Amino acid sequence: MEIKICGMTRLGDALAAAENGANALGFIFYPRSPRYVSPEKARELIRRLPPEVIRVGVFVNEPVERVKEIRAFCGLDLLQLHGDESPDYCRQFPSSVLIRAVSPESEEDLPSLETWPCRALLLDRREGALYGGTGRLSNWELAVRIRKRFPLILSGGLNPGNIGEAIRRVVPHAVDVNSGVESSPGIKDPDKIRAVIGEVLRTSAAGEEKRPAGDERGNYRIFSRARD
Ligand SMILES: O=C(O)c1ccccc1NCC(=O)[C@H](O)[C@H](O)COP(=O)(O)O
Repeated sequence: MEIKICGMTRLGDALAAAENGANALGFIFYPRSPRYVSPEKARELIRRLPPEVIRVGVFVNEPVERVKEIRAFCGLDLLQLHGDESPDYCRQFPSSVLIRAVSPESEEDLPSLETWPCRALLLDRREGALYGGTGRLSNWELAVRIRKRFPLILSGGLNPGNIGEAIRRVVPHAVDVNSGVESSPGIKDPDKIRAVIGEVLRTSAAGEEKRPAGDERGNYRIFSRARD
């Protein structure tokens, strides 16, 4: 089970997440987010990370050229599109580097997920004008349906207290946690980071033991360095 901790703004938080086993860290380049980091700050943080940690840039409705510029400047491995970007917008990037955030509200929204050219879908919960980081649970029943067809990152309101149950019920490929490991928006709590990663490792190890021989689904890696 892979884990991404999102909304990094401080070096100590990023290193605590990396040292405790996070596979990927997210940097939010959406100026209206309380977790916004400037490209200059993100670059500073990123260059001090252990090389094995995957760096994900989170964008909301940013012009394509600006996303490409920030990706190159900061050395981002993957791009998470979290706004109202269309499939045509997405096609201007290699699908191998894209994570598409989606918030389907009902089963009727599921067929439209086929249109996204991306390496994985991230299921999140939108709340009014807030695109992400809401701390609200996503729809786990729809998540079970989605993960049968696509590589799925389960997100939305996960924290040390509920992430074990989320993994057991949804069996996603990866999980993404943000406000559930914070003491205030943008400020992570290293104890909560340790607790959430510990819970993910314990739950997924128990799941592995129960997995039937020949079931290879756990071998797919979302958080790896993609070739463009
Ligand atoms: O976190 C934000 O402030 C944010 C703002 C705008 C777009 C995306 C944002 N976060 C992206 C993430 O990947 C979060 O981890 C995801 O929304 C889950 O957040 P939470 O419910 O707080 O765990």
